[in-house]
Amino acid sequence: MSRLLAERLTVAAGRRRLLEAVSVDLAPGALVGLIGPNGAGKSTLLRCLAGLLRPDSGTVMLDGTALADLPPRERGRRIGYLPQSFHPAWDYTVQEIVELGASRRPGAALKITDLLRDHGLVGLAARRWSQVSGGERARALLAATLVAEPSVLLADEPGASLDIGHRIGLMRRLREWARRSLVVVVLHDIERAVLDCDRLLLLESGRVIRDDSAAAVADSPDLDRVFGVRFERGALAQGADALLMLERRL
Ligand SMILES: Nc1ncnc2c1ncn2[C@@H]1O[C@H](COP(=O)(O)OP(=O)(O)OP(=O)(O)O)[C@@H](O)[C@H]1O
Repeated sequence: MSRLLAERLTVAAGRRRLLEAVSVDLAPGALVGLIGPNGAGKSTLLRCLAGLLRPDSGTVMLDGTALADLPPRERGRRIGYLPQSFHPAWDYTVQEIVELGASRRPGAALKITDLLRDHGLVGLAARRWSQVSGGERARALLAATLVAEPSVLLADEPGASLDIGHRIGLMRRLREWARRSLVVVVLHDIERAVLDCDRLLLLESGRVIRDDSAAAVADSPDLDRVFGVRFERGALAQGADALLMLERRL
């Protein structure tokens, strides 16, 4: 069981604070979503949690050890980080990208065939990175991250380029993963965040202004204020996966 404990993280760029005294306590068993408007600090926080960005002050502890003290190899084995975009220097095939992911954990290569099948990537395995679509890349990157079975998975907008069917499939997979691993996902899709996450952290201007159950954050007027929109709250019909609005009521 992994636990990530971030205490009073502050990140500055010049005089601007990108994160301001952010504290979060994260553990497996709940899918955690990071939401907030553009520039709120979601990616910055995720990168601090992954140990990719050293905060100006504050600490991130993974199971009681400061991330900064963990050897990079061990950090890479335990933490899976899915970036918003990924541009390999060489034009690898999809299979090679997944193999690179597998190289982080001994024995993981044995699972590649099954994994490519599970993620619907068999037909794309031999295709070069420059020859697959944005959504196909996102699915390959998820597979390349999961193949090493990280105990912490930090994903930055993994569904951004996915169609609705694949996006729902992704969220199901993350929910399943969150049962045994610690999973934090940055989401712009508020409907999916509310429907699929157990806990939501709402960020605004570098601060976590709400950290609560998805239902409580969905009900909060802060959600409307922070995004500058008025959300209609409703329940999905039994058996439905997503909402399609047909007309605007005046
Ligand atoms: N290296 C940097 N130097 C200066 N400012 C930066 C740097 N990186 C990010 N920022 C700024 O920090 C703020 C937070 O950026 P961040 O990428 O964490 O936001 P975000 O919530 O993930 O946004 P988005 O939804 O647009 O992806 C933004 O205003 C951004 O312009």
